[in-house]
This record gives sequence, C-alpha cells and structure tokens, in this order.
Amino acid sequence: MRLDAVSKVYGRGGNAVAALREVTVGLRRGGFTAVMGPSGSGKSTFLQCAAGLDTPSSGSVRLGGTELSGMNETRLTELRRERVGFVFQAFNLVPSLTVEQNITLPFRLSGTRPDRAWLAEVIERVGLKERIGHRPAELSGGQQQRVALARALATRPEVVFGDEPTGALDTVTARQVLTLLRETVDATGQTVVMVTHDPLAASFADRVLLLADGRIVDELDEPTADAVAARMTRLGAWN
Ligand SMILES: Nc1ncnc2c1ncn2[C@@H]1O[C@H](COP(=O)(O)OP(=O)(O)OP(=O)(O)O)[C@@H](O)[C@H]1O
Repeated sequence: MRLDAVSKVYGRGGNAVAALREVTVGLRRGGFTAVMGPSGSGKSTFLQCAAGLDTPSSGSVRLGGTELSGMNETRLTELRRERVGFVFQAFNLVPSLTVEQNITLPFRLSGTRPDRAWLAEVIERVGLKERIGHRPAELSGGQQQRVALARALATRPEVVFGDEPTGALDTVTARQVLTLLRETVDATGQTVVMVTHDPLAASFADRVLLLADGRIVDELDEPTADAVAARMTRLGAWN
C-alpha cells in the first residue's frame, strides 16, 4: 500500500493540531513494518489513516489499486471488513461469545460465509484449537490476543494493522504474538503494519519507520532492538 503526501489536521483555527505532515511512504506487500516515535508524534493517526479508520485532511492513501481518499463511509466500511484486519492493545473481544464465535464474528456481521479450511488453518496456527468453546474471561491475556489475531486473519485481509498489539502483554507472551505476526507475513504474504513503543517488538519487523512531529524522520531496515533503541534515544523519545 502507499501513502502520498498524507496530512491530518485535527481541530480548526487556533486549536488546529497537525498530526501528520505530508507523509509519503510505500509499504511493500508481504512486508512487516513497525511504526515508532515519541508520544504524540502521529503513530496512531498514521495507522488510522492507512487503515481507512480515519480520513486524511489531504493526500492519497492507496491499498492495492484502490484509492481510499474520497470513498464514502459505506465503501470504507466494506473495505475495512474485507481487505484489512485490526489488532488492538485491548484485545476488543466480545465477552459473551466463545473463541470460535469471536473469530467468526466478521462473517456474521457481513453475512458472508467463512472459508472453513482457511479458518481451521488460522485457528491451528494461533494454537487455540482446544480453546474454541471457551469465553475470553477464561483465557490468559496472550491467548486473548491470539483470538483477536485469528479474528483479524479470518477474512484473509491484505493488510493487518496492529496498534500496540503487545502493549498489555508480558515479555514472553508478547514474543509469542510477535512470532505469530512474523509467521503470518512469511507464510501467507500478508502485510503487517504495527505501532509499538517497544524496540524488541519492532525488531520482529523488516522495517521500522520513525515518526517525529507528524513526519517520517528516519527508517531502519532489518532492525535489531539495540539499533532501534539507539535511534529512539537520539530522537529524544524517552526524555
Ligand atoms: N481527535 C483528536 N483531536 C485533536 N487532536 C488530536 C486528536 N487525536 C490526536 N490528536 C493530536 O495529534 C497528535 C498525534 O497524535 P497520535 O495519537 O497520532 O500520536 P501517537 O504518536 O500515536 O501518540 P502516543 O504514542 O502517545 O499514543 C498529538 O498531538 C495529539 O494530541
């Protein structure tokens, strides 16, 4: 996917905040990109605009051959349902539904039929086969996030977006979820874009984009946690 000169301004007049300033970047299909930067640098705004959850003030966002800017809300909803998946820090599972019902919820909402073979593969991959009848409250945080990941993958989206998907997990559990994201990219060629504060999480990506004050100010390929931490320190991210 591709963003061209994407700007986002919140508010008006004296209260206007420029959250993104002419961001141009290509996100390779089948790539795993981490987005980092100081608090308030525009990471969430970047993700929301790229995913069609929010509309840029100007500029163009393209997914495959589809231009998102100018789409009406109905078409954006369709696109979000069919072509992108989301994983959030706070899992966002429905407590009253079982694991299986949570994973198949996107199909119930859109009135479409799941590809059963793919669904079985996804459930197998996230290691939840034995937990399929359980409810979220009966699962650990890491297991809940794996349900959320399975739900995001169930529709076979082109891109999976993660907003701090490991933010609420301990190191060991976070590593399991990150490994799953890595495997998703490697095994299925799906694209993953993830916002994170954690250099170790970012080291699972192929590329790290560093945002500061609404601009991409740096980029790292094949990042190691140490290299990412050094760049973040240089940005003053942790002052
Ligand atoms: N709905 C909004 N209305 C007004 N300003 C907003 C809104 N959302 C974000 N902003 C502002 O836009 C800028 C970028 O915010 P954003 O949430 O994208 O940053 P971030 O890098 O994700 O931050 P954090 O790491 O703290 O979550 C900030 O200055 C923020 O205060």
